[in-house]
Amino acid sequence: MTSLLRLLTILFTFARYRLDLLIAKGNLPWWLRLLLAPLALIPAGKRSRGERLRLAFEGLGPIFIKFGQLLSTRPDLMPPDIIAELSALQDRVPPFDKTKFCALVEHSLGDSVDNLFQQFDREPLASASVAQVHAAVLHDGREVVVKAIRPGIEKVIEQDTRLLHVIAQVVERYSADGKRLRPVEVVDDYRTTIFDELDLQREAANASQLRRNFLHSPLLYIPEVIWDYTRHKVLVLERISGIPVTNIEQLQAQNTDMKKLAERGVEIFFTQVFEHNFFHADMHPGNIFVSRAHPDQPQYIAVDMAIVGSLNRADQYYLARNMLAMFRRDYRQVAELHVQSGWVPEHTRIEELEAAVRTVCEPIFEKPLKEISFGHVLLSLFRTARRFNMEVQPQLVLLQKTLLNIEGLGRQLYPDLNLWATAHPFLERWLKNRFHPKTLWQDLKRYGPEWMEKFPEVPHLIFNGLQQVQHLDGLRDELQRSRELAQKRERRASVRRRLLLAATACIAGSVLLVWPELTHQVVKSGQHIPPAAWVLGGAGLLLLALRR
Ligand SMILES: Nc1ncnc2c1ncn2[C@@H]1O[C@H](COP(=O)(O)OP(=O)(O)OP(=O)(O)O)[C@@H](O)[C@H]1O
Repeated sequence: MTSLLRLLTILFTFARYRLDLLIAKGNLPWWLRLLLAPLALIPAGKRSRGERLRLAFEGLGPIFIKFGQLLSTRPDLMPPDIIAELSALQDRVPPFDKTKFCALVEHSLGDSVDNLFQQFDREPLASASVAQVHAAVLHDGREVVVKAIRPGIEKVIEQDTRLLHVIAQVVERYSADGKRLRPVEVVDDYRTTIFDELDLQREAANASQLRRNFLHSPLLYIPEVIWDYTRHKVLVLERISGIPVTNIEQLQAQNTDMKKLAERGVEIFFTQVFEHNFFHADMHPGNIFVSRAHPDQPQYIAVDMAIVGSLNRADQYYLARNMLAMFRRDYRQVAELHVQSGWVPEHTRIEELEAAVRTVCEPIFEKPLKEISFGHVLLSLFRTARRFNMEVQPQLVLLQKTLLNIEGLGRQLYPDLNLWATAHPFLERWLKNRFHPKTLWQDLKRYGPEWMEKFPEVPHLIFNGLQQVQHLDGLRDELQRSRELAQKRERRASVRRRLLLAATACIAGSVLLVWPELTHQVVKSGQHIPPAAWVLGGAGLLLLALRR
């Protein structure tokens, strides 16, 4: 019943904001066109399509708002006017009842909030789509925030994402852009992400790892997790007090070095991706603050570590080399790297991929470096490679989206940001260090025990390997024999075809020579048959006999 009501609400919102105008009606079946026809009576007004979509998402509540936010980070799928509108979506969600919040915390932690904390603020500090945050003070005097998942949110997410899935299926089937936009994939991706966000213990573990990676770093600060107070639905974190990164006025008022701030964002990103291999993948401005200390050496503070990403070693390596090759405009190498890394199938024609990459990249690299969007370069590359059957892995898409966020943020802080100037030396250094004896020694130390563990198996593996090789040799011989046999058969069949052709020609010739005699009825005695006809006929019969 609630699902039906929800569906009706969605349909009503769809009609109210004339979202039907976003779909090309030519592709719709007649019955759907008939159903949508009465909507023409509702005036669309002067609002743009992006604004109407944004208002619809806002009207449908937090899950749709978050979905809209996700779409706003997919310039590979959405047109720029819609992206601009959806980027303005803010999850200004009314807080949930404070007694419910306390009950949830008490149920999870097994004691009353008054016993658990020296001080507990019953008014929420922030209220977002999935969780709510309250301030508190621990008994040892440390200031903390208590984050708890909205009660009953799983059911709402389940219901809304199921309906979103159905809508996505309709769009995929009937919209002209349906195949390109891959809405079902986007919705399923979103569903996984949002369910991951519901596990605060997972977020706490990510926060702990990131904090360890940046401990004592002047670039980024991650608040400490208070593990004794953390469960699946409740997370207690050290309270931070920075300036929201979106508050440019306040940052400027304290004379923050904006250029350095923007560059440090890029440095953090590359350090996370290449050195730590663990990156915060939800770097939207609402989750980023700037420390009030040392505005000349500004330090970021990040919260909300629910979504993180990491690449495998091979992808890290090929990504770094691809970026360097692209910026050198060495498209041949870009194409070769795509094949070597296995991102595109082995049989891909290098020249064709090279030409396709050149076609999309040349216009981008004609611009001055500070105007080039790194995220868009990667996006164009993945889009091109997709035409060559590249299966873009989710981790690479996550990385590209994070890069777009970092870039957008950086350019907001410092419009002249030249991302390549920070990224280039970083990548060169990283690649050089990768084969440095020190790194190899570290690898040896790290993987050495595993290799030693596997060492006793080596003779066995070699023996098995040799057996496989022998087996393969046998297979190869067999394959060769059957190939030769097939060739022999083909040759024989070809000879037989030719013999048949020649026999037919001989017999036909013989019949032609005999034909006038036949018409004069003198053949019976056989006296007037020309000798050539005998020869040809005989030869034809001989050839037919040889064919057998
Ligand atoms: N450690 C902290 N100290 C101070 N404020 C915090 C802290 N953690 C979170 N907040 C505040 O609470 C807000 C919401 O927190 P958070 O982003 O973790 O929640 P969320 O539900 O995952 O939100 P969303 O997913 O919509 O970004 C933050 O934007 C910030 O203002």
